[in-house]
Amino acid sequence: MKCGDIVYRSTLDPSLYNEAGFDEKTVALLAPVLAYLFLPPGVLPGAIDYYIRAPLKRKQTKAIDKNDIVLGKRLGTGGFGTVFKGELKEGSLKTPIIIKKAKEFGEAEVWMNERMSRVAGHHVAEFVTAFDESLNVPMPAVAGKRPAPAQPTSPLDANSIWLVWVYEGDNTLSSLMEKREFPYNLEPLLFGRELRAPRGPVRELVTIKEAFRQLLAAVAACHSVGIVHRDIKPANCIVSDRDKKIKLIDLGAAADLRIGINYVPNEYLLDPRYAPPQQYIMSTQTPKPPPKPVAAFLSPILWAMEKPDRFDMYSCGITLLQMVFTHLRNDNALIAFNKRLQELKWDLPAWRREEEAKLPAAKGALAESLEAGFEALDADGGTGWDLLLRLLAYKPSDRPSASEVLAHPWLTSAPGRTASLQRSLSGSFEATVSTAAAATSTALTAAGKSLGQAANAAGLASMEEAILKSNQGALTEAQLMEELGLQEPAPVAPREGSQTIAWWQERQSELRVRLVERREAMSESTPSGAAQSAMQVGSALNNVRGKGGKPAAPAAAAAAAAAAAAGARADAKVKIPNILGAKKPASGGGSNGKANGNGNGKAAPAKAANGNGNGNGNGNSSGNNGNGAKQQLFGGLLGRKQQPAEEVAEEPEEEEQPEQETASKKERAFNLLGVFRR
Ligand SMILES: Nc1ncnc2c1ncn2[C@@H]1O[C@H](COP(=O)(O)OP(=O)(O)OP(=O)(O)O)[C@@H](O)[C@H]1O
Repeated sequence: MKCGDIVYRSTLDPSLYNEAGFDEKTVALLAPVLAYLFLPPGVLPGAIDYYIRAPLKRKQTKAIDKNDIVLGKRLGTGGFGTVFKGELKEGSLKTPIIIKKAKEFGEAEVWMNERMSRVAGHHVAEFVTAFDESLNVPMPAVAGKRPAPAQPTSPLDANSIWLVWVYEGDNTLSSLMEKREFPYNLEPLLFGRELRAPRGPVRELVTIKEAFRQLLAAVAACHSVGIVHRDIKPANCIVSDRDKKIKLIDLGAAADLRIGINYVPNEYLLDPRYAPPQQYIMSTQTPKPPPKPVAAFLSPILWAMEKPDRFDMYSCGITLLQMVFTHLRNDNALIAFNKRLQELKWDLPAWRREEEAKLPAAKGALAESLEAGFEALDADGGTGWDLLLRLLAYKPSDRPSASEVLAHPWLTSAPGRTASLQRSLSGSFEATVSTAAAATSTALTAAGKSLGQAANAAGLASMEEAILKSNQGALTEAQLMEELGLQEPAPVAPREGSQTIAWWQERQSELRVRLVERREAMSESTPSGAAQSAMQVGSALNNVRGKGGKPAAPAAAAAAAAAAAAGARADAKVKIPNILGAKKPASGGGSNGKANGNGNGKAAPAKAANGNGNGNGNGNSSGNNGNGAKQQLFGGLLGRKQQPAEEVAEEPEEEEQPEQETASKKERAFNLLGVFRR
């Protein structure tokens, strides 16, 4: 087009050459489509996150395995794994971390953490990475020292996944609520210092509201990307020392409803103390998720109709109740409250009437807790009570969403306008003991009362603290079930094993390649270490081949060889979590195809590079055939440096080719999103 053309065209009516932008009809057509794509849980943002942000972020993730970690104190053993404190070693730098060796739900928890780590605002504990227990690429030798031996794998942990987070601090909302100074003990953690105001209900409300607001902000962040946490409770709210805010932890039970990860319609995973009456996040009639792209496209409809996020809102309501009523911080009292509420058909005003009727006769700590709690909720024009009523509504659709709660007057108003609030919300911690006792068994009542009296008389505060400790936070799942009259664990519907596995295997293959590269780089940067590492090659070859290996000269191959040996020692078995139905991925091919792609892409070009890719993928994930997998793994990893690998790498490659082809075709046919297979 020449200059004259432009002058000429610019004199025309825009409608004649259609350069006036979109016409009205197009806008009218496109606007609703666009709006739909942005409706919660966000189809379009989800696609951008999945296809662009996730791969970019994964590339930035540290490639580590257990050789980079020093395990420390065990913090606890939950139903799904064991949690440790520890350190991440990076040269001389040591970062405090938390490690969970997850036996169940590990993959799902990784998925949820990775997704949430891409949401702005740091609303969950900072996730570092995750890897299979079997991933074991030893560190190269350090100058003057012998090479570090590969970490042994305990048979008990053989199938676990290590999840690693940055250590956020010692306190959870639950551990703070157990203390008599609550909510004052939250002040330095949230505000960086103690508040300069006289102690009393107004000051306490400031902190309680702020804590609740932060919890709601975190819940809103999960919901904004289609994740329902399903285990919101004070014990899963870590108070971050680093960021001075409340963050969520323990996403193992969360469901990603954008595409249906970790969601089975008639399955419930819940802590009955905090779960809503329906127990499920959506109607059990909801069909199983369709193929992923369809599920993703339909997710706004499902979200709007079923309101799955309201499951978490009920749990937030119970958490608020515990923050306000001292006596309900006790497990037994909370269970008694839940039972009574059930008997009252979740009529919270009826519960209040009952409790208020008891007040004239009630004494001591229980009375204090009830009076202070109701007063706090009635302050600010009764907005607190209104909010609690809404959160604990029986029907999910009657509960507000997290963002609606954030805009609720109780959270937006200045706290404690009612000056008549005189009593302290924290009250006396005796309430916990005596009320819990009254609420449960006679024996416990007697014990609680006598202990309470003894404490009153003798001022044995430390003794009460001990009782409190034994009563709180220590309730095991078994006790809980006994309390609730359940004989067996809540039924968990079998899942389709391949759902998360393909994604996990692909992730593992990629991680293994990057880890070997990192170890190589480390050994190259320490020349004497490289020499010593090279010594490992012979034994690594022996381990893998079961015969005398060639001496391996290239130092950089040492780490890879060690990795091969380690990988082979792990028998290259596929990890199939029980919770996912222990169903092997059909032919193991889905992941093979993917692993090849990754491996090839990352490895050195040339023949041996194929071996590399295959080796990684199969060795790590197929588990079809122990020996074959070992050979591929060996061939694959060593193939990176070509010399020792070629003869070994090529054989299995030819054998596996047709299966891999079929598998990757299958993968493509089954999985339009490219990762998940149903
Ligand atoms: N990032 C973190 N920083 C500091 N402490 C943490 C972190 N993550 C977890 N913890 C601590 O570890 C404990 C257990 O974590 P988590 O709840 O995730 O494990 P779990 O196996 O699901 O335990 P449970 O079954 O008791 O819920 C938490 O209560 C908390 O004290």
